[in-house]
Parts: sequence; structure tokens; C-alpha cells
Amino acid sequence: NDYYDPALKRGRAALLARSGVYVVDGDIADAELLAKLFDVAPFTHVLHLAAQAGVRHALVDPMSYVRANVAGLVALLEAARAADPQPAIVWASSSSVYGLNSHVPFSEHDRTDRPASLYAATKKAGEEIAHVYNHIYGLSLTALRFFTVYGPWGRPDMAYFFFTRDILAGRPITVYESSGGGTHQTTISRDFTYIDDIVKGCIGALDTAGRSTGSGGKKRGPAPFRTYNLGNTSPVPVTQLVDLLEKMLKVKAVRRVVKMPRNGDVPYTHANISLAQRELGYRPSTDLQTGLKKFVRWYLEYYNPELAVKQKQHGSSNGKGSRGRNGSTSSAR
Ligand SMILES: NC(=O)c1ccc[n+]([C@@H]2O[C@H](COP(=O)([O-])OP(=O)(O)OC[C@H]3O[C@@H](n4cnc5c(N)ncnc54)[C@H](O)[C@@H]3O)[C@@H](O)[C@H]2O)c1
Ligand SMILES: O=C(O)[C@H]1O[C@H](OP(=O)(O)OP(=O)(O)OC[C@H]2O[C@@H](n3ccc(=O)[nH]c3=O)[C@H](O)[C@@H]2O)[C@H](O)[C@@H](O)[C@@H]1O
Repeated sequence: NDYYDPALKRGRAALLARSGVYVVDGDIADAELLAKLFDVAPFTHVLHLAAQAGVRHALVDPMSYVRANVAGLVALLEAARAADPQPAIVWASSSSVYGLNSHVPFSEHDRTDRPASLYAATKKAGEEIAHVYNHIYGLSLTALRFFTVYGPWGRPDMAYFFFTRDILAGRPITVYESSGGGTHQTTISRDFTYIDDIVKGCIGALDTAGRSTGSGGKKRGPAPFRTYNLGNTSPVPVTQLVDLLEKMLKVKAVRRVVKMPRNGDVPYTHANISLAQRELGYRPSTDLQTGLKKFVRWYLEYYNPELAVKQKQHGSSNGKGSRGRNGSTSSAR
């Protein structure tokens, strides 16, 4: 789907193809396509990441969230429960299900009945729908609540990404500040989690995802139904993210500080990851400074190769480098 620059998706698919990963272009809600896929490949495990993922975009195109995140998940669960053998499913929920929860750090036992965005509500709905498929069909299901994931090849509609693009282009960025009142945490912050740590968490979940039925439907006992936070347990104020980007890009940001609008954003996230540590062996090891450096290096090479070379040579830059690789900048915000 073209929510953002499909060239980025094709670039990722090309990378995956080099490691022998076969990419099928289709709609996750297409039951026929899924049935065909499960026919040709006896999947033992499914890592389900397809979704409409932008928090704020749900105000713009709400039905795309219901289609991708609810209908799409049900289509996948229907194909999985009818498959033989039934695959174990690990899928991406979201820290946004904690919504207006004020108990920090967020634990998997905290309330998740006050979502702040339609996106969060579709993710929470997904968690409850998954429970039904575990209860009725014995599907092994693991929900991973990722916390603001960033890194190379990331999403251009996320703040770390479009802040980088706008700072380099000398365009102003809008930095939200909390309207204060009520929550004790006033600085807007996120438990930013580097992509490589998230990948390790996903692999830990797949490796430990027991299945309740082998081929031929032999029952193996109650199917696992699990939920884990995958975060970095070190929330950072968004203002500090901008400070770091200014240093790495060697360009001063033009900041427009505004009160956080009621657009589905939450003031802060902070993950308690002790359950994932214990049961998945999850150990995040990349702090924001280290991870952002890798993102910025990738960004410059992908969009501004000339600037990347200059920065390497002189370690300096006016940041107004030439336009990106395809002359365009990502469109989604
Ligand atoms: N990036 C984060 O900070 C973050 C945090 C928490 C949860 N998540 C979740 O992680 C998963 C991956 O998100 P991401 O950040 O990599 O975003 P992404 O947009 O890069 O990945 C989602 C992919 O799903 C595909 N998709 C969307 N609708 C589809 C449909 N109807 N049929 C088939 N494919 C469809 C998109 O083309 C896209 O490639 C999502 O489920 C998202 O909700 C992401
Ligand atoms: O953790 C999660 O589950 C969610 O993390 C991110 O959502 P978010 O943390 O809101 O990420 P951004 O949209 O990149 O925002 C990061 C921070 O920057 C702030 N922001 C955003 C946009 C902007 O213009 N200015 C600004 O200050 C936001 O309020 C937020 O505090 C992803 O976009 C979601 O897909 C994911 O589900």
C-alpha cells in the first residue's frame, strides 16, 4: 500500500531477496491469497507485521486501519486456524495500547482499556481477537508490544525520520510539548527502541513459540497465549532526540514548539521488559545516540550520497546537501 514512498519498500524487498526471502505483493485481508500461500508453504511459524501503523494518520484515513489491522488480522488468523499444520503466530501489537495509562514503567499487567488513538484501539482489538482464536482453535499466539522503533530503512512518517529530512532541508519541525496538568511526567518522551533489538526480540518470541498442534492435528496441550513489551527501558525526551540529530547532522533545527495536539499521541511511553527478558531472553543493547548514528549514516547514504561522502571527508556540512536519491523526499507525515 502506498501510505509512504513505495520506493523504500521496494528497496527493502530487494535487500530481502538477496538473502533469499521471497516477497509476495498482496493484501493481508485477501483470504484467497492467504489460502494459496498456506497451500504452497506448510508454515510452522508466522511473524505478522503488516498493518497501517501511523498514529496520527488514523485521523485522515480511519477505515484503512480497520481493514489492515482488524480485517487483515482476522483473515490471517482464519487462514492459520484452517492450515495443517497450524503455524505458531507472533505478531506486532504496540505500546500505544497502554494509551493514557499513568503507571510507569508500563507492565503487561497494566490497564489497556483507554486507547488514545484509533490505531491503538485497532491494535488492542487485535489482542482480544487473538485471544478468541487461541481459545476456540488452540492457535499459539504471541503479541509483541513494540515501543517506538527506529533505525535504517525505517518509516518516513515517524518523527525521527522526517525531523532528519526537514532539518537537512532547513525546514521548521514541530516539537510537541505536554499540556502538563494531571500526569506527573511533563516532558514528551518515548522509550525509543533500535530495530536490531526489536528483531532479536521477535526471534526470541519465534524460537519459544510452542505450538499446540503438530501436523495431522495431534493436540500437544494448551496453546500458548503470550504478550510481551519490547522496549528499551530508557525513555528519552523528544527535545533530546532533536538535540542529537542536530549534532549528527551538523545543522541547527528550526523548532516550532507547540502544545501536543489531541491527535492520538500520548505524552510518554516507558517499557518494563522483565517478562520478555525472562521468557524470551530479550536484552536490548542499543542506546538512542548509538542507534540514531546508524540511522543518520544510512539516511545520508540513501537520500544524500554526495552529502554522506562530504561528511565523511570533512566531518562538516552545511546540511543543505543536494536533493535525495530520487530527487523526492518522502511524502507521508
Ligand atoms: N515502528 C514502530 O515504532 C512500531 C511500534 C509498535 C508497533 N509497530 C507495528 O510493527 C509492525 C510493522 O510496522 P513498521 O513500523 O515496520 O511499519 P511499516 O509501514 O514499515 O510496515 C508495515 C507494512 O505493512 C504493509 N501493509 C499495510 N497494510 C497492508 C495490507 N492491507 N496488506 C498487506 N500489507 C500491508 C505496508 O505496506 C508496510 O510495508 C506494524 O504492525 C506496526 O503497527 C511499529
Ligand atoms: O510505540 C508504538 O507502539 C508506536 O510508536 C510510534 O508512534 P510514536 O511513538 O508516536 O512515534 P512518532 O510518531 O515518531 O512520534 C515520536 C514522538 O515525537 C512527537 N512528535 C511527533 C510528530 C511531530 O511533528 N512532532 C512531535 O513532537 C510525538 O508526540 C512522539 O512523542 C509508531 O509510529 C507507531 O507505529 C507505534 O505503534
